[in-house]
Amino acid sequence: MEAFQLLSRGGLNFDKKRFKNDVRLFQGSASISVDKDTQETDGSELPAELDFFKYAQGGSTSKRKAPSKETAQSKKRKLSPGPDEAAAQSLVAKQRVTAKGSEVPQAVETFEELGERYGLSNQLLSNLSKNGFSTPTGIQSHGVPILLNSRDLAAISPTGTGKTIAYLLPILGALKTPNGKADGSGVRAVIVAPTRELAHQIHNECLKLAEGRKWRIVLFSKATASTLADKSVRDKIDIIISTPLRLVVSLQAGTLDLKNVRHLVLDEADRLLDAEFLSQTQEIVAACSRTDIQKAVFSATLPAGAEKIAMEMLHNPIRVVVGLKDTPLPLITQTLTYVRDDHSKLPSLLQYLAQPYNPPLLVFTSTQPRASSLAEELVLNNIPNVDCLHAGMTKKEREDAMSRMRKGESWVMISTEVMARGMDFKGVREVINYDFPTSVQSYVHRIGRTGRAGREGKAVTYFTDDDAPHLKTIANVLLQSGSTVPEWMLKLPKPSKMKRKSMGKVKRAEVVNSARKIGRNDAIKKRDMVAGSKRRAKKPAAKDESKAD
Ligand SMILES: Nc1ncnc2c1ncn2[C@@H]1O[C@H](COP(=O)(O)OP(=O)(O)OP(=O)(O)O)[C@@H](O)[C@H]1O
Repeated sequence: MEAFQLLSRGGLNFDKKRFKNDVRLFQGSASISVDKDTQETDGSELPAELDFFKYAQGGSTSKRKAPSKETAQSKKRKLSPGPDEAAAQSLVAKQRVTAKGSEVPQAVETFEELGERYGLSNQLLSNLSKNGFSTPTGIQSHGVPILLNSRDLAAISPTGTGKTIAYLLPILGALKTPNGKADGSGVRAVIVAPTRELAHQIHNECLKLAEGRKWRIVLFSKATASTLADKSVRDKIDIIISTPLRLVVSLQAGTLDLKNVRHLVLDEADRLLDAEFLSQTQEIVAACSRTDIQKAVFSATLPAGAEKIAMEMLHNPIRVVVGLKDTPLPLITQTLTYVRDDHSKLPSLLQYLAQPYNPPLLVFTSTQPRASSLAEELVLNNIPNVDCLHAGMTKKEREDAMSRMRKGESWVMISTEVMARGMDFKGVREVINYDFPTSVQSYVHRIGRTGRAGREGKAVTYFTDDDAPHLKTIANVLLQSGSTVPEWMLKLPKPSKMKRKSMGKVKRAEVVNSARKIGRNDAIKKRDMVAGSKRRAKKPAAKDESKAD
């Protein structure tokens, strides 16, 4: 990690001349899969599908030059849909939706219908259109009316299909006026997400949707938690967005109460209801003690066990499933690539990165040390703009890495499960599972970082001999979502229930290049010897000092 930090601090500097082909690639002009007619840029602009700058807090697209004249190309663009329009069409295209429950409210076709039927304010509707949301996606069409009818909801919709707006919109619609003017006092809505990064992203989305109204929307952190310890401040808060632990710490310290909460959303619900988070989630649910509280759970995946817990938590819920449960969108082209063993993965990845690829690229490893080690190896192999993000890094390091990713400064982001869920970087076109995922759910969420908002994506998963027993499970996911799978993979035996639990959990070295370990061990030995002899040399001097005292 040290070498990596040293080389990449503040984003890696690289020689733009030397990597001019890569620069062109990043700017869209050398991309092999993009229609040239729709990709013309003036060099200062990023192509629309890479334009995730606007999602950075405080970021804005307005500073970038607007094309002054209507060119032949831009005229042509109006005739045939460009990549963004095509993506939007594909995002809102009719998907199979099943809604089960009693008295299911009718879905809406347009956002305007929400205004007519539920009195959703013009301000909210105009904020939707300002953010480019002109037509509701499947989960928005069905989920928003359900929530606006004060019903509990279990929503399962594929990655990148707009679940965030599906719960934020009805919450803001139902809250109507900012706290203080409304009845009662205290926090009125809580949104829980499993990672800090995701909570931050939801907060940003919420601020954009709430623009123009003085709702108090708080991203719960150590600092905001201490401000909110003051009840008079807390009483004015409308919405809190938080990770579970942060809420639990404040609840246990008695510096937060959730007795006035009317809307509770669990985003990435199956993660929040798994063994690691369950007790914290239950504590939060129990603290939201209003009898008329509305609860909703959202995820792209909801395995049977988690669904059972969720359904027991909800009151007379409606269950909405968009597409096929636990299945990625067909927009993502998926492949399974054989690499003989763990040591063969690095050369395979380096070879992959030597070909033209679509940055930014997300690479998933199984552990924090492996993520750091892989990032370090790529930097040492002169791969430009490598970044790393995992939960073992400090808050500042994580924030910096996120910011570089959002600004488009990271071309290759190495990460762990921490980035697998919910993170929305529209520009991510390729995902590589360097280490095999630990479950179907992990696979679906990881590859779901691409193919978002109706765009196309590509996912490559490396498998070794050790992963072979689990290959059929993932091959079935590929098949179900329309990717091609070699015949022999489908003929593999089905793993037993016991075996399935061990998916992706093979023992792997902490460093991805064990040759490096040899040199590193020698260096550590040498460093310890030098430190030891320095200590010994210092000892008599220290004694002398104490005598002088
Ligand atoms: N109605 C809409 N029209 C166009 N774009 C939309 C619409 N709703 C949401 N989006 C965009 O789609 C992208 C994905 O949305 P979001 O992050 O909410 O997906 P998600 O379903 O929560 O995915 P995940 O399961 O990975 O968390 C975002 O960039 C969002 O701005």
